[in-house]
Amino acid sequence: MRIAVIGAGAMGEALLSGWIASGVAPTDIAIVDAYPPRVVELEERHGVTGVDLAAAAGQAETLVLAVKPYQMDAILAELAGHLHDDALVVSIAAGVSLDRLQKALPGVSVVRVMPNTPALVGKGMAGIVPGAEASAAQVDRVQELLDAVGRSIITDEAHLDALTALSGSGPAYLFYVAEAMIEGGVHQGLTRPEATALVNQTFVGAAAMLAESGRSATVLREMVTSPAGTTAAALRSLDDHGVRAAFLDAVQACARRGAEMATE
Ligand SMILES: NC(=O)C1=CN([C@@H]2O[C@H](COP(=O)(O)OP(=O)(O)OC[C@H]3O[C@@H](n4cnc5c(N)ncnc54)[C@H](O)[C@@H]3O)[C@@H](O)[C@H]2O)C=CC1
Ligand SMILES: O=C(O)[C@@H]1CCC=N1
Repeated sequence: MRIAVIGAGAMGEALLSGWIASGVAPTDIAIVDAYPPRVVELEERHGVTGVDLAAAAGQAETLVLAVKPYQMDAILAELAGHLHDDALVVSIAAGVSLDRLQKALPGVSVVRVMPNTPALVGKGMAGIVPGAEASAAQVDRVQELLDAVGRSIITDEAHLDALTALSGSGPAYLFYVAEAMIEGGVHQGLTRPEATALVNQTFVGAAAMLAESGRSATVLREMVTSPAGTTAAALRSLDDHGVRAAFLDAVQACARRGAEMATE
C-alpha cells in the first residue's frame, strides 16, 4: 500500500483522482472513511480499496490525513503507537499545527500540506511545511506527490495561513465571482447556459494568460481596458462597490480564521 487517504471527502478525492490521472495505480491507493457509502462510491469510481485505519497505519508508506480539523484528534489518537517505523504522515488540515501533530505522534515523520481542489484536474497549488522528523527524502516524496497533481512550494508554518487564504481557499473566491458574473449575464437577457459557457471560457482564457503570457495581472487588465470604454466603466463600478477592499478583507479573514482554528 503506497498511499492511504484518511478521510476521503472533497479534498481527499481531488488528490487521489489527480494521482490516478497522473499515473499512480489505483491499487496503490487505499482509503479510510467513516461513512461506508462513501467508501463504496470511491471504490467504484476510482478502483481504490477501502481499508480500516489499523491496516493503513501498519502498511501505508504515506498516510494523508484529510479529515476535518475537528476530527483530527480522534484520528491521531488512533494512529499513535500503531504506525510502522517508516510511516510518513501528511496532514492537509487547515489550522492543525505541526506542533499539535508532532505531540500526538512523537518520533513520527510528519509533513503539513495545504493543497487545493484543482489537484482534481492536475492544476493544484500546494504549500508544504516539513516537520522536524521528516527526512529530505520524505519531503521530496511529498513534493513529488503534489507536483504530480499541479505545483507546490516548500514554505514555513508562519506563512501557511496566508497561503491558505490565497491558494487553499482561493478557488472558492473565483467560483463565487464566476457565479456572480453568470447571474449578471442572465440579468442582461442571456440564457443561463449561454452565460455559463461565456463565463467559464473567459476564466479558462484569463487563467491561461496569467500562466503563460509572462505578463502581470495588472498589464493583462490594462490590455482589456480601452480609454473611456466598456471595461473602464465596469471596473469603475467594481471600485465604487469596494470589491478590491473586499478581497483584501476576505484574504485577511481567511488567514485569521486559520490562526483561530489552531487554538480551538
Ligand atoms: N476542501 C478543500 O478545498 C480543502 C480542504 N483542506 C482540508 O482537507 C480536510 C478535509 O476537507 P474536505 O475534504 O473539504 O472535508 P469533507 O467533509 O469533504 O471530507 C472529510 C471526510 O472525512 C471523513 N471522516 C470523518 N471522520 C472520519 C474518521 N474518524 N475516520 C475516517 N474518515 C472520517 C468524512 O466521512 C468525509 O468523507 C480539512 O481538514 C480541510 O482543512 C485543505 C485544503 C483545501
Ligand atoms: O474552508 C476550509 O477550511 C478548507 C481549508 C482550505 C480550503 N478549504
